[in-house]
Amino acid sequence: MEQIYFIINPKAGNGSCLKIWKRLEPELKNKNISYLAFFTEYQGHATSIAATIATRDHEKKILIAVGGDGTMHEVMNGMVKYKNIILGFIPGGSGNDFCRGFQIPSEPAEALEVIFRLMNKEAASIDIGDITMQDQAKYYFINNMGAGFDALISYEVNQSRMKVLLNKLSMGRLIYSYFLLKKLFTYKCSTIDLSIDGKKHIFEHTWFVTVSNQPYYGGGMKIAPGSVPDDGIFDITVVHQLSRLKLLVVFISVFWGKHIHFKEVKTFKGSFVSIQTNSPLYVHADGEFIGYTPLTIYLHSKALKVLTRRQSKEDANLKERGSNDLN
Ligand SMILES: Nc1ncnc2c1ncn2[C@@H]1O[C@H](COP(=O)(O)OP(=O)(O)OP(=O)(O)O)[C@@H](O)[C@H]1O
Repeated sequence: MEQIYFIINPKAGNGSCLKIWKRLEPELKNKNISYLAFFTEYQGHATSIAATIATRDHEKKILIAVGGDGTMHEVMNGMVKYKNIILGFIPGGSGNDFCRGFQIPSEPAEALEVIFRLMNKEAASIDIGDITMQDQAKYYFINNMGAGFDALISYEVNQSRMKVLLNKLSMGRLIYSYFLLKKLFTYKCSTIDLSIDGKKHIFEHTWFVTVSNQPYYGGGMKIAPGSVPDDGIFDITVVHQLSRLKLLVVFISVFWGKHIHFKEVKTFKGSFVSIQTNSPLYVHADGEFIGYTPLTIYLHSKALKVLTRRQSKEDANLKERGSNDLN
């Protein structure tokens, strides 16, 4: 059996992640599972721990991130180049978009059970995106990335002390709405020069552009309803030429994925994207601030092995055919 490593962000979910880990650890001991656990001590630490584990030797390993989407993002960035690692996730944060998109239970004990079950099976191969910034720095994303208004909001949310307060009151999702309203009336839209697989598009008065590998972001918003994480293509969403008031209506409709029906919301598919702007825009990858535009994005098809309950399209088709054959 592969060696199992856990990387735990004790501060995720405003500290509730540490309590989650304390509840899960006895379960591992009961099952006689041998594991090594590492705790993050600062921002970015999960990336360096994951890279150290990945390069320790060439043995196959299972690396499980315990935390929020930010922890998953950091762990993935540390191990993504090493093919001997299978990635798993136990939710301990506040957003849980990775769970939604990859069909992982939001209850941590259930997520651990799923990991136990999946460990003996073939892990799913998932697409990932790499972002190259102007200074050639590289960041990978597994959920999505965004440039513009949405990245500014996620930057403000992550910096804010209100997140702690609202999470304590179990109203964490309200924080996005709070900053959206706060920034809505002062945000300056810009012209975005977008290139998708070599085809150029110019969008004026643009609020934001997102590139998605799975449908969910921002704590349950269905920004890219048709996105599939192993289909070799990204779903790109552009919101532009929208009045401030109408943006609010679009924002509400995103929770049901209905925003795509507005004429001001444009959707595309592609695997090589470049985003150029007339002034630098905030950029996030999996909800973590990474810098400013311009940038380029490249899709690596099925580049990451992940323990997830989601079936690939091919598996689902095979199963369907199999059950039909029986009739
Ligand atoms: N020991 C630590 N002290 C402070 N911050 C940390 C520590 N370890 C990790 N971090 C940072 O905590 C941030 C938040 O982590 P994460 O996103 O996993 O949790 P969350 O914000 O509660 O969940 P979500 O993103 O799902 O809403 C990340 O930017 C990460 O770099």
